Amino acid sequence: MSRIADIASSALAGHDDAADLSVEAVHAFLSQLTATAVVTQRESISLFDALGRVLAEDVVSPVSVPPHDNSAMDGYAFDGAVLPDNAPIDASVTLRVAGTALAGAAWRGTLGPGDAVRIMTGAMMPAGLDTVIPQEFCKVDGDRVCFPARVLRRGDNRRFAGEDLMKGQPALRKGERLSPAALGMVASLGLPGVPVLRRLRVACFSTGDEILSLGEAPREGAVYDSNRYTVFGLLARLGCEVVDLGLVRDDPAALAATLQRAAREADAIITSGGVSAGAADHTRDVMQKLGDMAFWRVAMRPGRPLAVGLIPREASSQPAVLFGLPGNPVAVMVTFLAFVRPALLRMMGCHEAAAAPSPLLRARTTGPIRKKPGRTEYQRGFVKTVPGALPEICVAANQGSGVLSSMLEANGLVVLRHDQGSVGPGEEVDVMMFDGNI
Ligand SMILES: Nc1nc2c(c(=O)[nH]1)N[C@H]1C(S)=C(S)[C@@H](COP(=O)(O)OP(=O)(O)OC[C@H]3O[C@@H](n4cnc5c(N)ncnc54)[C@H](O)[C@@H]3O)O[C@H]1N2
Ligand code: MOO
Repeated sequence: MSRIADIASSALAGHDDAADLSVEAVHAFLSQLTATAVVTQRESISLFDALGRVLAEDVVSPVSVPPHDNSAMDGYAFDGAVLPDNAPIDASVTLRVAGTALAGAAWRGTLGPGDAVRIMTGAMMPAGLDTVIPQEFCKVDGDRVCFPARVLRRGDNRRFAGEDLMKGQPALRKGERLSPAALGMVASLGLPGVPVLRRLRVACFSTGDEILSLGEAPREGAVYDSNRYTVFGLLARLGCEVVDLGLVRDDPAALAATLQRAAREADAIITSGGVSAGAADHTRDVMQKLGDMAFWRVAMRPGRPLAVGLIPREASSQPAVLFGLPGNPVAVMVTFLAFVRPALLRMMGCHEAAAAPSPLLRARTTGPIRKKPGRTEYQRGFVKTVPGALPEICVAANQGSGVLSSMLEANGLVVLRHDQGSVGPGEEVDVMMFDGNI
């Protein structure tokens, strides 16, 4: 049995061949398909180059962060035992100031009983002192500091050694996609670089005789190739290395040569157009001839036709994963977000949580939304914050799958579930926010 047929028999078990595949079934299929297609080669890189890269191994902390107990405030450190229990509202505490502790070095003065030390934020807590009164509460008179007894409790404003991270603890997990916070965390451990998996290489090309390359003169019946640029942007946002193979005519030899080159040079291939059963399309035939393919109709809108498969590559037991996206420009973006993005994140080596889509936002519709039960719909809309209430979403009037301008005006997609029907004004819906993914 072919690998695709094998995965289909388990992931799509019980699916009626005559019906469109559900979005959930496609997800189940793709998670099995990509589980064995994860990049393994690694490299060590500087933190400055590591944003968005995927960690190849756990980062275990060689130090505690912070390395010592320290003050969270500019103020006066003292032993909290001097704070009276059940002090009257106007009670105050007066202490002698024995010296000043600056950040960056331990204070080595001598403390008498009940003495305080002037201390700066981040400075090591002097031994025996466990509480800091911020300076704005204090009156200072010579070497005495006086403050109200009831404004703090013992232990306040002291940060513990290892409070952020203990020495020997894993700071970051293998498969983490490095965010700005993760870069800061690695830096706080004193590590100048990290081991990461190599970038995923993704080849893309557009197909179709009616598609014009940029720079070509306009021609009757033809449109400019926008999909390659959209896909390039989506892949660049993911941190993939993009292998651009241009625009390919609807010619079997040219399509075959480009597909084989793509498989040689990349881990994954993204094409757009030619995957529905259109009469003049050779794309499907060539994909089928060269690879182990599935051609589906997915119960979703936009993005009904979808091809997925494996294209063998010389000198490698790991074939390239092919995503044949529908030609309509919005269908390309929606199928990329719904299926390709999570699949590529897994191939990049992300752990489950890092590959999972962001949680959906709940928003209230500003008007009615028409929807047919029996397919998942992704409708473009603009989400607006409403003070003291759920955010509002207004969906674009033209949801045509070729209407890229409404994608530009939107900041998210209303996700209308398979079984649900139309939605009334003021009802709650789920929204997939673009959040910088688009
Ligand atoms: N009888 C049926 N017809 C169609 C079905 C169906 O299920 N049954 N599905 C429709 C849907 S949904 C879509 S989407 C399209 C997808 O067809 P293809 O993937 O074969 O795409 P094409 O026919 O090649 O192109 C569709 C559309 O997109 C434009 N396009 C294509 N490539 C680009 C590009 N690189 N840049 C900009 N625009 C592009 C192309 O001009 C067409 O307008 O099939 C429906 N038909
Ligand atoms: O994929 Mo098509 O774009 O649903 O129209």
